Amino acid sequence: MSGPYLGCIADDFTGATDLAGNLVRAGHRTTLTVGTPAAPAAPAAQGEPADAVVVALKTRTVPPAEAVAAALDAHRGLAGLGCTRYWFKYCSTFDSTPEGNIGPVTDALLEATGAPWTVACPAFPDNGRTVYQGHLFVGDRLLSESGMRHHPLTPMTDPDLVRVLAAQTRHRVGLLPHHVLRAGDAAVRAHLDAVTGGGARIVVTDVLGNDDFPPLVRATRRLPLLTGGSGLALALPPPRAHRTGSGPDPDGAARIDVAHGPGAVLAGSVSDATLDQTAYARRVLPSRKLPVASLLADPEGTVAGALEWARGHAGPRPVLLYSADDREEVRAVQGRFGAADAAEAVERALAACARGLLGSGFRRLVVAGGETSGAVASAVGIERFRIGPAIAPGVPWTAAEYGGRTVNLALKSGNFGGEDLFVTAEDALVTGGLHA
Ligand SMILES: Nc1ncnc2c1ncn2[C@@H]1O[C@H](COP(=O)(O)OP(=O)(O)O)[C@@H](O)[C@H]1O
Ligand SMILES: O=C(O)[C@@H](O)C(=O)COP(=O)(O)O
Repeated sequence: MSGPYLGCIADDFTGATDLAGNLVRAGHRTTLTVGTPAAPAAPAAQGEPADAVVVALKTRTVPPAEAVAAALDAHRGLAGLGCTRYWFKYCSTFDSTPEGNIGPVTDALLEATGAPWTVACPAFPDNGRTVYQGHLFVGDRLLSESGMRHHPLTPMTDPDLVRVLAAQTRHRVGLLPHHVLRAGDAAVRAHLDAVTGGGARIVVTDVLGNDDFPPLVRATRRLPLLTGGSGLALALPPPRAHRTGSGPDPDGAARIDVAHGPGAVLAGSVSDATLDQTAYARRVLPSRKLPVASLLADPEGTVAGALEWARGHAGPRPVLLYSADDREEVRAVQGRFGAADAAEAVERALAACARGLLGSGFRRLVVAGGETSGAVASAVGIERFRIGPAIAPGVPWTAAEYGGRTVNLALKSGNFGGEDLFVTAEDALVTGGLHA
């Protein structure tokens, strides 16, 4: 059995499912593991050997030294599985603190992989993330004017990625501007040679649409390390396409078992999209709020009450547990209790809710938020996910084993998905999964 060729290191769990989902869409047989994988190579869907392994870490907001150590550990594990190419996956909105961790982890992986240079390509046009002249846009707004400026842990207030990254890395940062990217492979090559010859080891890449990815894939095909969001994966051909000349097989790669039983939505993200989705779902689904003040005063009691309520409302529609109604409330809570303590209380509570729900027969969970998803997945102890059909761009359903049974989880990035996502998520599973 041949091993995987592509080893991916994702700095959060929603990002890991996002990347794995796009790799699957491009025809890669992909396995998602939590933390550093152990040999032998994990099988992907249908027991086939994986082309790609995605390792989910929870390192986006930890101190840089910790993020670097975890990424290097994952790299060693992936190298042990036989990977020959690597991908550091971070957020399409470049979520990071002024200290990092995108720069320090990229620096460390450049050394570990021996890559002469790499790209920084956060763009994900299917979700409205584009880069022009090195400036990141979310839809029609600059990053710094989008909801990301209010993020509770990684507020993004500078849209100039060359400047943001230069402050985090010890290497020079260059730019591949859009007019060069579209000027043909020779022009791209000449520009990259000039920029990297001048000392840049990380090149921020403009991307306005999915058509911009193929020239980028061609220009980077010899690099052992890529970094960025999941968009570029859509244009990355699977190794079998080289070996056999066959095209992508996204349907085959995306079939997972569907679990039957009640479902729940756990919303710990307070990003704009999630707040809209929560407001919409509250009008349709049974819902219950976990107020931060109660979680800090009586965490066990608040969680126990929510679980009892959820069991009492289990039915054909998922139940919704959520942590905030609107941004004003989050601001007030952070002012009163501190952002870090409030965040930790919510993460712990939703993780405990997930454990309690799965332990009492719930079989499908939609979890909103990257940090939240990391807390949930770690708490329930699931170590391996199979990737299934997508609910929305970047949000695949997954299947995993819990207590000897299949459960389905969708880890939704805070800002992904339409307003009705919590209400309609199960449709994608029912129509796109395998029914036992
Ligand atoms: N009401 C609230 N007040 C303060 N922080 C909150 C509240 N609700 C959730 N949080 C925290 O906000 C953070 C959101 O981050 P995350 O889960 O990564 O979402 P996103 O994917 O939108 O970035 C989490 O740490 C979560 O615990
Ligand atoms: O690239 C993206 O936008 C996502 O894959 C991602 O990383 C999401 O992070 P959260 O918004 O914190 O869920």
